[in-house]
Amino acid sequence: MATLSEIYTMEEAALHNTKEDCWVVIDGKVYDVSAYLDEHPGGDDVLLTATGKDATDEFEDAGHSKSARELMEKFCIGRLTNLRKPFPE
Ligand code: HEM
Repeated sequence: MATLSEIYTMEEAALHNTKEDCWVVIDGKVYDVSAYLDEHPGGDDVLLTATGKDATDEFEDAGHSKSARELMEKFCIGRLTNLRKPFPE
């Protein structure tokens, strides 16, 4: 299992975009939610729509609870590199 110290590019994270291998990127962190698709109270379809891209807005729009935010850390496998965007746009 990878650890939080893993650094990914968005391109690499976006390759994991299937039901069997589903990563989502939220607020610069990368989550492997493959094992959570069937458990997600919001359904697997929203996660499958949110995979392969930055899903921060969708995640925030859903108004997730504090416990959801704690739970998601179990699925965190690393974070995005910021090397491609060293300065704010
Ligand atoms: C690791 C990532 C995620 C975890 C652990 C997670 C967990 C949860 C949990 C526990 C709930 C139940 C309500 C609550 O406690 O807030 C929930 C609801 C929901 N989630 Fe997520 N979620 C994740 C990612 C996402 C993403 C990326 C989206 C959108 C693309 C999303 C969309 C929703 C929606 C729409 C609901 C509301 C369902 C309803 O009220 O009928 N979630 N999620």
